[in-house]
Amino acid sequence: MAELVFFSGTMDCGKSTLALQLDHNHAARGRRGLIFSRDDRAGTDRLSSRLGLEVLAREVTDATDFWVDVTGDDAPVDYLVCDEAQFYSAGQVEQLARLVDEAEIDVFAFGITADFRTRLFPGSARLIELADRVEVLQVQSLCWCGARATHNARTLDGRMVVEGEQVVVGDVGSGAQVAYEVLCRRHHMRRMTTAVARALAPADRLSFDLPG
Ligand SMILES: Nc1ncnc2c1ncn2[C@@H]1O[C@H](COP(=O)(O)OP(=O)(O)O)[C@@H](O)[C@H]1O
Ligand SMILES: Cc1cn([C@H]2C[C@H](O)[C@@H](COP(=O)(O)O)O2)c(=O)[nH]c1=O
Repeated sequence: MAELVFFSGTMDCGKSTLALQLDHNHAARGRRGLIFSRDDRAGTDRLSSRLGLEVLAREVTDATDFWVDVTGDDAPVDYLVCDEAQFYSAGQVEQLARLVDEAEIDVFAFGITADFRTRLFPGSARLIELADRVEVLQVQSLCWCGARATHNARTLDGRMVVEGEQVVVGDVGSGAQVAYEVLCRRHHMRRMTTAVARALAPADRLSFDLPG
C-alpha cells in the first residue's frame, strides 16, 4: 500500500541528502519517481544538499496542482520526492494525500516543521495532520551548547529576530546579514545565539566549544 511519509527536522539536519538517497535507491530498483521542490537555496528547479549533490527538480508554485501534474504525466509514476514541503499549501498537501490513496503513488515529503517564531508552516501542519508516518531524522543537528538543536532561529547580524515574513530563503552559517542558526529550545527561548553567547561569556568558561 502506498504511503505519505513526512521526514522532518530542523534546518541543516540532512533532509535533502536523505531525499536524494531515497530517490537513488528507488530509481535503482526500476521505480519511476518525480522530484519536486520549492525555493531551494540553489535556485529554481533544483533539489540541493549541503553535501554537494544537486539534481533537477520540478519547481512547485502557488499554481501547482499535484494531482493534475502527476496523473497527467507521460508515463506512470511510482513515487514522488517533495522537498521544502513546508512551503507547500495545505491544499497541495491534500493533493499529495489523494495521489497516495487513489493512485497508489508513494509520497516522500521533506521539510522543517516550524518557522523562526516556532510556528508551524502551513504545509508542515497539514503533513503532520495527514501523513501515514512522520519520521524525525536520526542525524542530530546541534545547538552551540552541544544539546540537540530543535528550533530554527533567524538572525540579523548574529542576533535572533522574532519579527518578519514567514518565508525568507537563506542558509545556516552563511555569514549573510540575514541568516539562520539552529538552537536547542532553551537557547531559542532566551534568544541566545552563538554570537550572543560569545559576547556574554569568555570562551574558556563555556563547557562546549563555540564555532569559530
Ligand atoms: N563538509 C561536510 N562533511 C560532512 N557532512 C556535511 C558537510 N557539510 C554538511 N554536512 C552534513 O550535511 C547535513 C546537511 O544536509 P542537507 O541535506 O543540506 O540538510 P537539510 O536539507 O536538512 O537542510 C549536515 O547536518 C551535515 O550532517
Ligand atoms: C526557519 C525558517 C526557514 N526558512 C527557509 C530558509 C531555507 O531557505 C529553508 C529551509 O531549508 P533547509 O534545506 O531545511 O535548510 O526555509 C524560512 O523561509 N523561514 C523560516 O522561518
